[in-house]
Amino acid sequence: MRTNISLEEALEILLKESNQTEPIHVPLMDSLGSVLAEEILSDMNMPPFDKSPLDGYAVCSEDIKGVSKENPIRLNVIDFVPAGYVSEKTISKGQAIRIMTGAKIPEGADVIIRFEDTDFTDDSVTIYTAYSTGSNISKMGEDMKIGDSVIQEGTVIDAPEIGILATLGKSFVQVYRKPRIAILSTGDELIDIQQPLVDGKIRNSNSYTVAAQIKKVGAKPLMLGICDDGIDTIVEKLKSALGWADMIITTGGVSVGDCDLVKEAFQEAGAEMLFWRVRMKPGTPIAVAKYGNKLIFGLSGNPAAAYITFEQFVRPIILKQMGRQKYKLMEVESILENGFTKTSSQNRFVRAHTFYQDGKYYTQFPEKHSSGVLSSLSGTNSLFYVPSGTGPHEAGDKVKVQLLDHPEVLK
Ligand SMILES: Nc1nc2c(c(=O)[nH]1)N[C@H]1C(S)=C(S)[C@@H](COP(=O)(O)OP(=O)(O)OC[C@H]3O[C@@H](n4cnc5c(N)ncnc54)[C@H](O)[C@@H]3O)O[C@H]1N2
Ligand code: MOO
Repeated sequence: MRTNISLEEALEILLKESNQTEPIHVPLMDSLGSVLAEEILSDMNMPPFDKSPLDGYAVCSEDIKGVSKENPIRLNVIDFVPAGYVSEKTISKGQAIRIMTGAKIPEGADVIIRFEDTDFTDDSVTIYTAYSTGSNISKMGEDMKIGDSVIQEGTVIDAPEIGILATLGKSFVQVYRKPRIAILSTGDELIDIQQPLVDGKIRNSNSYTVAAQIKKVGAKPLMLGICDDGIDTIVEKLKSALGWADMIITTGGVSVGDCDLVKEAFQEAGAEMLFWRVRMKPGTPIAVAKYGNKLIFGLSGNPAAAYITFEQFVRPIILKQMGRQKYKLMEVESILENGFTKTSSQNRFVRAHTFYQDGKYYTQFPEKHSSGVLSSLSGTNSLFYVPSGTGPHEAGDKVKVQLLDHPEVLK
């Protein structure tokens, strides 16, 4: 088993060992956030007919040639066509049809003139300006044409894609399946969150934090609850989860203590160890095994360590499994608002809050940093990576930070 490996090596092993899930058909609204597993070709023109982009009058450009304020023309209004209806009349010389936005252009008309540029009564309209043929007409197929490739395979489905698919009448769409991820928190000290505290025990927060992280990435978490430090219990839980889960995440029991039996349990359940311990703080004792094509992550029990190792290693793997082509965290150059003066012999990820103001990113650190401290992760949205042997970093220094959230909404 490889041990004490670098961050890069760990990620390389994981990316090599992870497979994309299979394509499945899902109802349109369930596809939001998934990766499209098919190319979408338009089988229709959009709009499907020449339509009016304005409320006004459909006229023939020949009739209004040369008209002006001084020399207007009055046309007879022969029909009214709201959106969703089709006029059965054809416009002849001297005629107009009152038309609403979205309605099909009537036969014989080649210009639309908006209400504001006319004077009208119930049965006539006076026009004061000449327009060239085709003015104010949304042409059939101007948005999408039959045969156009409108969404590429590999696109992440967002609101606009949902709208395009709806336009094309696709109530089901083929996407890469969201992985099902089992979460098991190990430790004799753990109790369920509904339980009152008793001496020596703490509530299991990790299952919830990790489940939330999985949900944010877009996969499906399933909490297996808590499990004592007995190897048989852990193995039993792992074996049953391997039957249905695409990935298992455990927390706790991966260090060197007498009760740290998770690595042994992975192997006992039939999995092969890929590595144990990565040269980073927090989260050093991360252990990863594979069972067939399924990965089993053993994250540290320390809440902040579990959170940060998830972001570094689990998140990119889930994204890759879901068909994403971009799965690295975005890095930006940022100015430190307060210093981080600790020098470290280890590579270190420091939790931080980063915001964007007047064209620059700024980063602030909370007071508490220990890997056992969860509370100061609240309000953080970024990680400052401090390679071993570097620092101290003073206020005003320009550094690189990883953004954990959408960069557009930082402050
Ligand atoms: N002699 C050594 N001791 C330790 C070392 C070492 O190198 N030598 N490494 C330390 C480091 S670094 C870490 S990180 C921890 C990791 O230990 P484990 O992954 O085995 O985690 P546990 O000991 O089970 O738990 C650590 C800590 O977190 C609490 N915890 C556990 N599970 C949960 C949960 N589901 N929700 C909330 N909190 C949880 C647990 O009670 C412990 O306080 O090992 C160091 N020791
Ligand atoms: O590697 Mo541990 O998470 O620092 O305490």
